[in-house]
Amino acid sequence: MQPLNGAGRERNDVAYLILSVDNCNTLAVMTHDDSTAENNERDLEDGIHTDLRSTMTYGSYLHLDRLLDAQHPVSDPVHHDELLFIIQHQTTELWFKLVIHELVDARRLIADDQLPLALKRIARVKHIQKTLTEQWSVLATLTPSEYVGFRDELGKSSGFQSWQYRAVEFLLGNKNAGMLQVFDGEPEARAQLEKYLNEPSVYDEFLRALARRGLPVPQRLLDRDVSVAHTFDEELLDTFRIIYENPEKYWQEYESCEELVDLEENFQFWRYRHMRTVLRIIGMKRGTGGSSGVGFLQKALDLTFFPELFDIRTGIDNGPGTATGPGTARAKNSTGGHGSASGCPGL
Ligand code: HEM
Ligand SMILES: N[C@@H](CC(=O)c1ccccc1NC=O)C(=O)O
Repeated sequence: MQPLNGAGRERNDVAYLILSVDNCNTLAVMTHDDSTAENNERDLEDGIHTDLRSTMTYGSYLHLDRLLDAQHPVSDPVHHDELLFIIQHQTTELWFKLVIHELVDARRLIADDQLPLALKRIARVKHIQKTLTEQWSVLATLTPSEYVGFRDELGKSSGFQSWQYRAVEFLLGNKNAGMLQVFDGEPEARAQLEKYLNEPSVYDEFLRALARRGLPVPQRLLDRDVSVAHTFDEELLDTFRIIYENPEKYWQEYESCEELVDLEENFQFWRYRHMRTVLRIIGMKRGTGGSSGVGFLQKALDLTFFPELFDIRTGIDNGPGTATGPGTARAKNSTGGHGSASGCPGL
């Protein structure tokens, strides 16, 4: 940074201003406190509250006593890396909690025809998803030999038993009643999951909202049994074609469709990073949850929440009215999914 102005004032001034321009021509304004610089220690300001004995504090508000007392390694003697393993899972579960909170509200807002506000909720979820996907790099510092140092102690426990993960899948539409039995021993989690199973997904509510806005949504989708997964519906392509050919006219609907595409993509990126992290840590070993391991996780990459929103893209051409009619690529190679859905290299 090149000082432009103010840097030449007396060193013992209480505070002085440095105006500078860095290499990117960004103007920076810095207040400079002399004593801080000289002692490398910041003085407490007079106004700072220090007697906090009978008031709410940072720690009491956040219940840090409980939060920070919830890490209990099971290895004995404690394996150094088990704390990483625990905290990686706990932070993920905390973010899942917020994702559920936001998705439930997004769904309510869609049902209440407040699409712009619903998109605000979804925008937050997308950022959480990115954080969660990036967080895999922390766990990837766990080497195979470090993990085997405590893996046996995990018994049959597995992320497969995360009810919050399953709740997110259900809210987005990947319903699977068979998952409930895993939670027979956790009645509260099971009840919450069963509730989400039997409620409309975000996609169900979105399709209903489109119908209320006069778009032609097949009646069978509006009346469908919402406790089972939505599967690809050819006729729904006609609905989305109207939106994608007239984005100006259907801007809110168009934007909403693209936000849902982002949600699904981000979800797949998380699944993909999980699968690759598992591969580098346990290779092709079976999972503690009883599955084949990586092969089982790979199959999840073929699951899709909003198949039509991906399929519609194949028929999009330059200019309105040029998208090919029913029976685009889907009809030709009808896979029931969108190929290797992750869009990630190596799959
Ligand atoms: C060393 C790290 C990890 C390994 C080796 C691992 C391995 C596995 C395996 C093999 C499965 C398949 C089920 C089974 O048989 O166990 C699985 C499922 C799962 N894991 Fe992990 N995992 C790891 C970390 C994590 C983390 C940090 C999370 C975050 C919560 C997580 C969440 C899940 C979820 C949600 C499933 C179910 C996925 C599905 O049903 O498609 N895992 N994991
Ligand atoms: N399924 C993992 C174990 C595992 O990762 C795990 C064990 C207990 C609690 C959460 C876990 N995370 C994800 O599956 C394995 O097979 O090694």
